Amino acid sequence: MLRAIDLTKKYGEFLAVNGISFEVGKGEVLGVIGENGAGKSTTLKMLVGLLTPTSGEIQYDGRNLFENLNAIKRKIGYLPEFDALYDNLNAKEYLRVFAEIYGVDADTAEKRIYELLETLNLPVDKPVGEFSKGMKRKLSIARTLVHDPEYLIYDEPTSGLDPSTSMFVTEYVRDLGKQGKTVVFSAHNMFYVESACDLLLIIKKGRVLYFGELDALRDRMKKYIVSYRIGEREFEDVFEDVRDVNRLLAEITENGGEIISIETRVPRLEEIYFTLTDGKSIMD
Ligand SMILES: Nc1ncnc2c1ncn2[C@@H]1O[C@H](COP(=O)(O)OP(=O)(O)OP(=O)(O)O)[C@@H](O)[C@H]1O
Repeated sequence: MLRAIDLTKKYGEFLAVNGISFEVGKGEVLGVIGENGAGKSTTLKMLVGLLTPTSGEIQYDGRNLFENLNAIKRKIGYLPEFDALYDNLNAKEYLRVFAEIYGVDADTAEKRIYELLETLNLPVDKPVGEFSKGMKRKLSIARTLVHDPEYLIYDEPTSGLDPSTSMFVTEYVRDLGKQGKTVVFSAHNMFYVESACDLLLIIKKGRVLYFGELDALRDRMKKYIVSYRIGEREFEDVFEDVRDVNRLLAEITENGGEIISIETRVPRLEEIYFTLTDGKSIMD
């Protein structure tokens, strides 16, 4: 279980992260969304111990991150927003370097590296300098997994990738959750977030607009569309609250009207996000 409790981060006087709390359990995937500068990377860097919070606490399995930094870091695989790769190494050599840094024994490392390269469709012997952008991103993802960590913190894993590679990476991220890893990843493209995550954290200007289950949010934002006829005329009304639907149904019956259909529409995450852009938290 990863818990962030009332995290804040100031850069000088500027409050980049303002009281963010959430928790993610084993096998869960948390998608973090927010516009440019919302505080996603800052939050993720705090989660992996690269930035010290100004206040608040981060706990992994109940243990304070900064009081157990070295031990906890071994359980984390972090994918930064930008890849830092060595062009003259091939994929296998590159991954071996990191396996050694993490003290993975040679036989286990060799087996794991081949498995990772195979599942991520990467060549073993080609120099990284000749890799495409998508191949480089996938190699960076492989690097986060060489020491078989429990927690994966990915900053925009699909950034700059074409749609098919983005979808591949998204499905890979979702499968990591299914394998029992705890995953936190940020993204701009909400389609990919919607495809991969169970939990959602929406942040704006460093504050939480929503934290919770994606399905619960979609359910909360669903709309009812009532089509009806009174006399010769047809109408269509849209409601957010089922009580308003019931009120209308009573009115239609009173006026001798006829109900044509009642439909429920669950909005896409993108729509939900844009209805929340007034910046008011819906957590209160
Ligand atoms: N080292 C720094 N010094 C000062 N301000 C910073 C620093 N790093 C980030 N910021 C500011 O903090 C805010 C949050 O930045 P952050 O990179 O966390 O946002 P983000 O949500 O990841 O954005 P993006 O989607 O563009 O990557 C921004 O206003 C940014 O300018």
